[in-house]
Amino acid sequence: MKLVMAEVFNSWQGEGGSVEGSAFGRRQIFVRFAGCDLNCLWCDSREYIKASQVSRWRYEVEPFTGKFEYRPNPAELGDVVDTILRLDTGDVHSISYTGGEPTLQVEPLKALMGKMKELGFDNFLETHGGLPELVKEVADLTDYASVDIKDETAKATEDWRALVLREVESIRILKEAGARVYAKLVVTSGTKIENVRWYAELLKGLAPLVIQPREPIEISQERLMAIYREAALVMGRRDVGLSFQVHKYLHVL
Ligand SMILES: C[S@@+](CC[C@H](N)C(=O)[O-])C[C@H]1O[C@@H](n2cnc3c(N)ncnc32)[C@H](O)[C@@H]1O
Ligand SMILES: Nc1nc2[nH]cc(C(=O)O)c2c(=O)[nH]1
Ligand code: SF4
Ligand SMILES: [Mg+2]
Repeated sequence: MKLVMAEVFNSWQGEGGSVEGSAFGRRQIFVRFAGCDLNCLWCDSREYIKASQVSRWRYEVEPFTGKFEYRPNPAELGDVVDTILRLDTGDVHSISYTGGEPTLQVEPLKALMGKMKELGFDNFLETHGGLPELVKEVADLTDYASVDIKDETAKATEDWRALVLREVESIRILKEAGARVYAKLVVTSGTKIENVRWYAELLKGLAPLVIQPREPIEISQERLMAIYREAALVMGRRDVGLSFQVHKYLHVL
């Protein structure tokens, strides 16, 4: 089975803060899929959005060195499995499937997640959640999931409200399948409090929320705390936290 890969590397999970379901600070092998159907203004993985332009994928030669070698796309699933196993340092908490949008290549994603489970690893799915029918296909294989709620200011797609509702539906599906799930909202200085209230109402009683400032950070601390407070007032104080992209400050992958 073939898939369009972007990169495979070993690092620690730099996002997710301290809410339930987060794997922040856990060592993971990151499997980044090429291709995405959204177009977030601030996407830090822009070079991988158009799958057809990702002619080769890269993999770390030695774990946690940032030294890469390249292979042509599409990748062979067996090669990706071998690459993951070569990067296993024995202390890996879970395998992170990210992108791009991993659920777009649902058949190879499912096969890969199944294989990694068979080999004794936990699966951590990083998704925009906009395609609940695809999320459903891998829900039973997912141990942890970080599902983005795309703020209006991300300008990810035309019908932003419909996207948010689909993302919440994905969270519901993952929860019902028994996964540990949290929602991640990337915020900017333009994020509206009324929108935050709406996301919080949708998530209340369903999954905790982390609020992650867009990098590079431009939002003021005051604004960030106003967003936090609004979400916590709706969802309850236990179910809201902040998340920062710590890997970017530590200059690791
Ligand atoms: C590159 S995305 C890939 C997974 C999936 N497409 C998604 O958006 O959830 C991985 C994570 O990085 C976050 N992210 C990307 N660019 C960012 C930025 N400039 N600042 C903060 N978070 C960012 C996304 O919101 C998402 O949670
Ligand atoms: N260290 C590290 N943590 C991450 N958490 C989410 C990431 C992603 O791009 O999906 C990511 C990433 O690219 N690196
Ligand atoms: S959904 Fe994820 S990969 Fe796609 S553009 Fe947005 S942040 Fe980037
Ligand atoms: Mg990233």
